[in-house]
Amino acid sequence: MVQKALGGAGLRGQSAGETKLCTVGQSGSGLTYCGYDISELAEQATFEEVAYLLFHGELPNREQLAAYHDTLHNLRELPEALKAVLELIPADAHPMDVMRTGVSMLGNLETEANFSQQQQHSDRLLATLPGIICYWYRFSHDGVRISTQSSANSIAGHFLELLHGKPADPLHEQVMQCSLILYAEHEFNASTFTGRVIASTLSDIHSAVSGAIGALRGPLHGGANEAAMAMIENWTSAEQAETEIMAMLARKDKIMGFGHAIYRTSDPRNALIKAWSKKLSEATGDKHLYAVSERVETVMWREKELFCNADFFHASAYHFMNIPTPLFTPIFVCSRVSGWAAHIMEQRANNRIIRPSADYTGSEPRSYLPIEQRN
Ligand SMILES: CC(=O)SCCNC(=O)CCNC(=O)[C@H](O)C(C)(C)COP(=O)(O)OP(=O)(O)OC[C@H]1O[C@@H](n2cnc3c(N)ncnc32)[C@H](O)[C@@H]1OP(=O)(O)O
Ligand SMILES: O=C([O-])CC(=O)C(=O)O
Repeated sequence: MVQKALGGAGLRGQSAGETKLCTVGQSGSGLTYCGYDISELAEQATFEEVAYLLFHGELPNREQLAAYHDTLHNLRELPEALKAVLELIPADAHPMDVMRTGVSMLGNLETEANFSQQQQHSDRLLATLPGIICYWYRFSHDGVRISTQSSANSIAGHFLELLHGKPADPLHEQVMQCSLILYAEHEFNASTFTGRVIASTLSDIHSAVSGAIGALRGPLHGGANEAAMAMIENWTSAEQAETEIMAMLARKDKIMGFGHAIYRTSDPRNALIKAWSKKLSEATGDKHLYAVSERVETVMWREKELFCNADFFHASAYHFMNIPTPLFTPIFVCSRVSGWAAHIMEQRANNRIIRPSADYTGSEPRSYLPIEQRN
């Protein structure tokens, strides 16, 4: 007899395992990575410190962090065969498909033969993902074969330098550091859970990360930052935004970048990225995008008590940094790969294959009907 699913559709409210990596409080506070509050990390740490924390459970000291930077720096080069595959992918491909293919191809070239090398494979993914997306993007859009080395010490600066072909503006690098920290980890979200399910079969890390990328691609998850941008870029004033949002709500449209499966009143990452979006708006002389975004936030709360999740103000922040909209979700991948890899390692350390049950709602048992007797 199958037990009735607790918490209803979407496994909501059910614990599906243990983790030491992250807590997600429902009330809009309580997001911690290995015990550290997200605000402290976002305001004071670097993304490399956070990745190290997720992998080792402790923040690095000065020497450990310097050594980790060197490790990641030395892993940036892409294999020639991977570049050749990236050159075959058309310019109009979905960049998340490029990420998925890039990780899968890397797994063909540098297969994880056994789990003793899992940290090295995790670091390699962290170091190469910015190069994978930027190499493809610059080749397919500008016809340039870029070097995947850069002068930047940080992954944040490295991504921006590869994309724009020049060292990153210091303000932009700071914002990108914060963004990568905010996106790094979030407990048993859909993509991380996908990765853990794959890891639980004792599959390899490239398969688990490719699957996680597929889950993150959808607009109900990571794809919402791009979908939010596609919405707000149509509006040139706060008043127009309010009118359009009211019409969308009347039609019962989903408003991308709002709501959350766990948080009920706010997403603690929103205030942090929103503050950077405001600063960037002032720095770039933005005339309306920030005002449009703020008005959408006000109307959504007033009408539906729905709040911005991590994705909404990321849209305007990335736009102000001249990042093309289709690359928004791939940046999420460059960050979340740290959380995915940490979860894959945690799953392997205490593994049992993840295999829940289902409530059967189909036909009563019946006899097979030969095809000539069917209508
Ligand atoms: C980094 C991240 O992945 S954050 C999430 C990014 N995704 C988005 O921004 C997409 C838009 N948001 C959504 O689709 C949802 O809020 C999700 C997928 C994030 C969470 O889904 P759920 O857990 O099913 O939402 P929840 O149970 O809170 O929904 C309650 C009600 O609010 C509605 N609702 C929730 N979010 C929205 C929204 N963004 N716009 C309009 N209505 C919404 C739901 O349709 C539901 O209404 P119903 O009861 O009439 O069906
Ligand atoms: O936790 C979730 O369901 C989605 C989310 O915010 C994330 O993955 O960052």
